[in-house]
Amino acid sequence: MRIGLFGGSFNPAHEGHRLVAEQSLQRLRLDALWVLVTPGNPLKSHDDLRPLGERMAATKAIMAHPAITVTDIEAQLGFRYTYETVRFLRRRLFDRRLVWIMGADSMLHFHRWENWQEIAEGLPMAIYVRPGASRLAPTSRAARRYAHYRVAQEDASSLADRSPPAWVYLTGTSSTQSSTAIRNQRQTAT
Ligand SMILES: Nc1ncnc2c1ncn2[C@@H]1O[C@H](COP(=O)(O)OP(=O)(O)OP(=O)(O)O)[C@@H](O)[C@H]1O
Ligand SMILES: O=C(O)c1ccc[n+]([C@@H]2O[C@H](COP(=O)([O-])O)[C@@H](O)[C@H]2O)c1
Repeated sequence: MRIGLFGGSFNPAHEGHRLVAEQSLQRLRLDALWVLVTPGNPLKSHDDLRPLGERMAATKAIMAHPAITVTDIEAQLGFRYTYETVRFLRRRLFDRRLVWIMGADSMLHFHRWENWQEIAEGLPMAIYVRPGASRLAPTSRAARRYAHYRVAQEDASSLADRSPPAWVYLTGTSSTQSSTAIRNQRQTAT
């Protein structure tokens, strides 16, 4: 069984997230996709972070799909960093094929994540195109560090079966949506 892990703040969730989830399900030939709503990105300010329950509810509404599960497992387990989640799930689900999914903007800063190399070497990763970050993402520090392990997007359907490190950069339909823009619009409207 192939499971995609798509983590995020989802503050709030939007159609760009839905696009990444649907495209990943199809193109990576996943059986399931778990959307991990974080208690709080360790690299972002939490000043305007909406409560977890509110973010979970809105993410479930946007992500409604039979193969998608939205979960707050990281808060339940007291995890702050992604490497903790990946370490835990790899042990717990040792017989499944796990893939980490993120947008191209996350790839730019990935080398600042706690134990980022453990993540990259622990499970295959799929990076989805995002306007504004797409030109730079393939030249990011992480992309350069693991350049040798990049898989052509024509072979994305086999990514989950590959031994890490292995990563694919998925291009195609893109979305300009962002949670920041939605928060700003809401603030202007009130
Ligand atoms: N429009 C988009 N296209 C591709 N990936 C996206 C898009 N929006 C978000 N993502 C990815 O989804 C994941 C969760 O993103 P997040 O919840 O931080 O949304 P965001 O719109 O980037 O939020 P913010 O504007 O608050 O930074 C990240 O991996 C991010 O790269
Ligand atoms: O583990 C880290 O150091 C780390 C640093 C930055 C972001 N992350 C994770 O990256 C995912 C995307 O975060 P965000 O805020 O960009 O939606 C989410 O699952 C975060 O927990 C993780």
